Amino acid sequence: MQTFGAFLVSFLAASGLAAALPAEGQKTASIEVSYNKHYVPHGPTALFKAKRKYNAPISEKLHAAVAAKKALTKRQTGSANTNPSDSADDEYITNVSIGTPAQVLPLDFDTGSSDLWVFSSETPKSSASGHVTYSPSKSSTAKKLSGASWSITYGDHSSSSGDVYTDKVTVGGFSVSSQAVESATKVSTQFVQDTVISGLLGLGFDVGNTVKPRAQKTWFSNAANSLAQPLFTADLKHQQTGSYNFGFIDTTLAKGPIGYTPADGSEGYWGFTATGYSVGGAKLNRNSITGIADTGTTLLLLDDDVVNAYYNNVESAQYDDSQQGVVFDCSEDLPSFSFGVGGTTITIPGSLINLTPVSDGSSTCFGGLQSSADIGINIFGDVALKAALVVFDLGNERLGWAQK
Ligand SMILES: Cc1noc(C)c1CN(C)Cc1cc2n(n1)CCN(c1cc(N)ncn1)C2
Repeated sequence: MQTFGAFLVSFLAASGLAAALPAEGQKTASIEVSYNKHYVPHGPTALFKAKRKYNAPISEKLHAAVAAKKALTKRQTGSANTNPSDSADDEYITNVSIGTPAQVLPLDFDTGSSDLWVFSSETPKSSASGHVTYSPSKSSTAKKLSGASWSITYGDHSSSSGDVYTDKVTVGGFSVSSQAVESATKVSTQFVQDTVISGLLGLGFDVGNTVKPRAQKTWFSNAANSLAQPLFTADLKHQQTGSYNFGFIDTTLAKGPIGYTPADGSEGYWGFTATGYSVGGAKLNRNSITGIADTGTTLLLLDDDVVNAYYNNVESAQYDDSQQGVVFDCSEDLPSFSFGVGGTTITIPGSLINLTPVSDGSSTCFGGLQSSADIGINIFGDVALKAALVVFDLGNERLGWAQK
């Protein structure tokens, strides 16, 4: 008959926790345990479980208390379709309901920023022409956030700014009752001309929010603790409808396993490190790439040595100064580009790296992989994200990638 200590040692060895094994002859062992920081305890439920475990009588009132709690913590999820804005998959459009009665606006969901801002009744009429706008005065649940303002500039030097309301915001059927909605009183030309979107919904970390004097939480951050799981997934597709799912992972959207890797949210982005890369299905090298998973950037932007290693395999590829990027004959059969992450490999088919002809009818095409040299950060934008189901796991501060 094994002593408990002997059982524990053999269990630890069997479960690969040899590191916790005591040295020869020692009688102790230790093992780290973690707790679910998202679990919200409920007294009557704990009492109910103990009584049930030891077959103790359970009063009607205790049954009622447990049932009431269950009704309140109805497991919650959300699911929203997202569509490419144009034939080049430049950005993705997701409908969002704001206010009471609901005002539906097409927004660009952006894991690379942390502000929810919209074209509104406060946007100059000349700038708002052609855009769907949010009118807080027409929403019974809108409240002005007194004294608050915001101002944001993106990587492409587009920008917007304004004041702030709070209102009910619903995405894919899941509602946040008091979400900071940043109303634009000023927008740059790039946004004025881009009439297919009425603003952005930031899915980055709260630290990146620009509202002053007090930064506001993102919609997802406000939703996280009420969702079944504090995570969302992005399933972006080439010229097809994709989805953003909140609170659950639909693994049927992926072909391969999900590889998880730590996410660094300290700069507001979803930062991570790929362990290596390869071109055309070759074996992955061990040149790591640190960058961000960014749904708000169209392209895959990487270091020059990676970009050159890829385009050295493309006969007609050349840098075109007028296009400010690498172009090639549209007829090229482009090689795939693979990167390692979380123990799995994500392969971007060559077809996704042919973004679009440089102009209508041209036989010269613009590359979906370009240099990140003048940005200073590597960006796994939509060209990379389209090849995968990506899990943005706030609860575990990690990113999951699965081949599609
Ligand atoms: C048309 C078109 N073509 O490509 C885009 C984008 C547009 C939309 N159009 C130019 C307007 C515009 C500009 C931006 N967006 N939309 C989205 C947010 N931006 C980001 C986000 C982020 N995480 N990183 C960098 N910039 C800049």
